[in-house]
Amino acid sequence: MCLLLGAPGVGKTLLVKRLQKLCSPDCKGDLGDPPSTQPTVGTNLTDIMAPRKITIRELGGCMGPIWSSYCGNCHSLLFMMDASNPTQLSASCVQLLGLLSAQQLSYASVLILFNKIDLPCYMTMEEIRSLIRLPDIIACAKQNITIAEISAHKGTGLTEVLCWLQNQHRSSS
Ligand SMILES: Nc1nc2c(ncn2[C@@H]2O[C@H](COP(=O)(O)OP(=O)(O)OP(=O)(O)O)[C@@H](O)[C@H]2O)c(=O)[nH]1
Ligand SMILES: [Mg+2]
Repeated sequence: MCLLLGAPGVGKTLLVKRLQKLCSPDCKGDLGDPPSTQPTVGTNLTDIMAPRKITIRELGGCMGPIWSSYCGNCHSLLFMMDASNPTQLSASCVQLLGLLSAQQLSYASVLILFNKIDLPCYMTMEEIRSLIRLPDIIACAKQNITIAEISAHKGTGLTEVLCWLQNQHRSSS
């Protein structure tokens, strides 16, 4: 089970839909136009056939205060931030630090996704690194942390996300 967390509207549901499409036989490298999404109220379970089944549990951003009650039995965590939204960054960072210090996630592998890099105002990796002191976060965390810049809208970086999920699934099964 892979947990997908992040503040409201960062793009979690779109990511899952795009990964599902990427793995579908009719995709053939063309993701097509992005589908519409609705805010997730509660939790959203999706199976991705990659080709083995990977189950992703998205928790709506509005459920932030009770995310921790879903952290048991989680071997991998996708944590998404919106790279085009500087005002949300510090709150997201606090949520990330809370998750990284949670006992139940001590052994989880973590992929931090900076989404929406298709938007003209997005913050570069260098800017984010210094704004939230990312190297310190990675150095202090117990978990193995990977970083990726993506656009769920355009499809940029989604193959790398899929590879990461496949690797985690392989090592946890
Ligand atoms: N430009 C751009 N828009 C995106 C991207 N990813 C998601 N969006 C848009 O952002 C909005 C919110 O996306 P969702 O996937 O519903 O966000 P969410 O994180 O699931 O939100 P909650 O379920 O409320 O927690 C939608 O209008 C998406 O189309 C992206 O990479 N680029
Ligand atoms: Mg959602």
